[in-house]
Amino acid sequence: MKTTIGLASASPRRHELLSLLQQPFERVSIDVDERLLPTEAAVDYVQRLARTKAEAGFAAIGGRMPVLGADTIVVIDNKVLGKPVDEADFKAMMQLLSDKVHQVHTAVAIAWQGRLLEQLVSSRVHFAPLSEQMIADYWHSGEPADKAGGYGIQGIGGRFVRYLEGSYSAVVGLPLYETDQLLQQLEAAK
Ligand SMILES: Cc1cn([C@H]2C[C@H](O)[C@@H](COP(=O)(O)OP(=O)(O)OP(=O)(O)O)O2)c(=O)[nH]c1=O
Repeated sequence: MKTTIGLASASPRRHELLSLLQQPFERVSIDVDERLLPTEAAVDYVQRLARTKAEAGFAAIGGRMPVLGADTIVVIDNKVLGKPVDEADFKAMMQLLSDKVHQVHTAVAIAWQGRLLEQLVSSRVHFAPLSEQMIADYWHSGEPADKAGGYGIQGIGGRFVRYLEGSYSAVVGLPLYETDQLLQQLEAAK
């Protein structure tokens, strides 16, 4: 029988993706500071957040079971795009992404008894040219608000993606192959 793990995530996408791995899990509530540190590189930032979420979750449940945390960021021209705070912020993001290639980094970490199992998955997403009308319509769909970079490849935002180099599930929020590998390492280590 597989070990039940904690999932330190409020993201419905991460819940669905972890379910696809047929992994028994329980949701763990955490509250972490997600701010980028001055001079911190994007890949260091996303990995630190995944690790911090996993460790905070492990502490929150008193170390009863391993806890998985993940984080996704969108990066273009060395700028990290988080979730849009308002429509103006969203429009600025879409103008940056329009007709360009950006990176999506997703980090996964599992904390268990002082140990950490970690993986970073980086993908490149080629965006179509976006008109002002397309951007305005997309904002009013309600989809962009809780998504890093302001779009969801798995939803309406999928129509903006011309080409993906990398992992689709990682862009959505949890890389299935790499997470499965981490869970197998965890089972072997227990
Ligand atoms: C780029 C992209 C992001 N996203 C989502 C994945 C993440 O849920 C979100 C990035 O924000 P995160 O801060 O990684 O995660 P979250 O706040 O939603 O959830 P939690 O910290 O509780 O685990 O953006 C998509 O759903 N589709 C996409 O194509």
